[in-house]
Amino acid sequence: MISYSEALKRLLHCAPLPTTSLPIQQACGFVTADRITSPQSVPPFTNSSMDGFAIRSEELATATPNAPVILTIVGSTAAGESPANAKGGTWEIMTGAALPQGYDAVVKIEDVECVGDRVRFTAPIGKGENVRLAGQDFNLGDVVVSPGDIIGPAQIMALAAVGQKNVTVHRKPSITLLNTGKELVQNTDIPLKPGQIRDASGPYLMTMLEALRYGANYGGLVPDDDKLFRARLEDILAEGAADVVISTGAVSAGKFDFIPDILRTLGAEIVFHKVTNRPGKPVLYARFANGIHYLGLPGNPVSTAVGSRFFALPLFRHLQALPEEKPLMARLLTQTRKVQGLRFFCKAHASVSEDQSLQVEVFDGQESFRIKPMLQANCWAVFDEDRSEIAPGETVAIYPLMPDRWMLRPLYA
Ligand SMILES: Nc1nc2c(c(=O)[nH]1)N[C@H]1C(S)=C(S)[C@@H](COP(=O)(O)OP(=O)(O)OC[C@H]3O[C@@H](n4cnc5c(N)ncnc54)[C@H](O)[C@@H]3O)O[C@H]1N2
Ligand code: MOO
Repeated sequence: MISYSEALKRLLHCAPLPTTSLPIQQACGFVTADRITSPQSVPPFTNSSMDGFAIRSEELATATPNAPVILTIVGSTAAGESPANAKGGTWEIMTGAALPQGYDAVVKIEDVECVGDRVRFTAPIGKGENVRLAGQDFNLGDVVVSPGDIIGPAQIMALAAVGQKNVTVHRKPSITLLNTGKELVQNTDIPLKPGQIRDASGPYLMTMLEALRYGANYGGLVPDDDKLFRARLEDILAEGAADVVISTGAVSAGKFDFIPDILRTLGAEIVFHKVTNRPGKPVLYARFANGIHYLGLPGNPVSTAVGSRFFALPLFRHLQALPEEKPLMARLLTQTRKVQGLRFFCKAHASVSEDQSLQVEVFDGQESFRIKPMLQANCWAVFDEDRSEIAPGETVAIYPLMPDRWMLRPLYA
């Protein structure tokens, strides 16, 4: 049995997946591999931020309600029209229209009075007011995305604004999920016979991976039969589509826990089996000679949840060349007792206290078969191996139950 940190070191001792080029709108959730600089200025031209009248600010220096400055409208420009040249007077202008050269500010339409082709200005205006300068957002050559950035809607907005068509990203792992267990019943229309249970870990993993924009191919439910399992795994390996195979169940010490032996006979190297974790101790990680990763998660639902959160997701991050996730720290509210020597991953609820600091409540019912506390949880509180009693007030590491991919940077930067 090895420690979690040693297991993580071995798990992440592999190269990221190759890069690929994607149209920007298909790149949401991917990690950039290249630096992209702006090939143009944004805005591309100086323009108005308001509907109103372009003027020379110095001409309005003396304007008051009693002594207004009256200027003649000499032209009009709407968004999408070519920039015009100033001809003195004032120029009717719409939001987003190019500011004619020679004007330096725009007065909002609500602040003037129009009589025919004449406009009354009753107040001075600062130079540059209601004007958006060319390049004020992005200058030519400004960095838009850097290697390691997670592409979210904001990155796509920026890439679209600078006219970028494609982006080079790390491929996401292709994942195949297998469930094992002859006690499992997936069809909810079929009543359970004595000894049977519903498959909860399979739907959890499939939807969790979907929600995190990884997605997984479902490889099926295999009864506890080593020959059937071996045949199914051989098919998956032969198809060559999976970067990572994840299974649930059949990795502990029982008569039907056949996965380690089958992996060995198929030539995989068992990199680790059994980690000082609770729950999820019998977790197994193996690697095939062609680089395919195999993660054998224990079948108990919460062991599967911990295994996917603390082994599968770190592996996926690494395969996309992302750095290791860092926890947030929170003040513990509940006295917590644990087995010394095991790292304890607890269903917990983080909240903001009255003094605006992060606090965390660890729930009762931490056993790996107990799903109900997960319904109230929003995070995992993690206690190191060497602890046994942790008192309220201590600071503990917490990890969101479902890391929101768009929030990874602000949360863990
Ligand atoms: N002698 C030992 N027995 C066990 C050990 C051990 O070290 N020595 N470890 C225990 C721990 S800890 C865990 S966790 C489990 C892991 O067992 P397996 O990964 O081999 O999984 P199974 O035996 O197939 O299932 C365990 C448990 O979970 C239920 N299960 C399985 N799949 C699902 C599913 N898809 N949905 C819901 N529930 C599922 C299954 O019925 C069992 O109750 O081993 C302990 N034993
Ligand atoms: O590790 Mo097991 O998940 O304790 O039941």
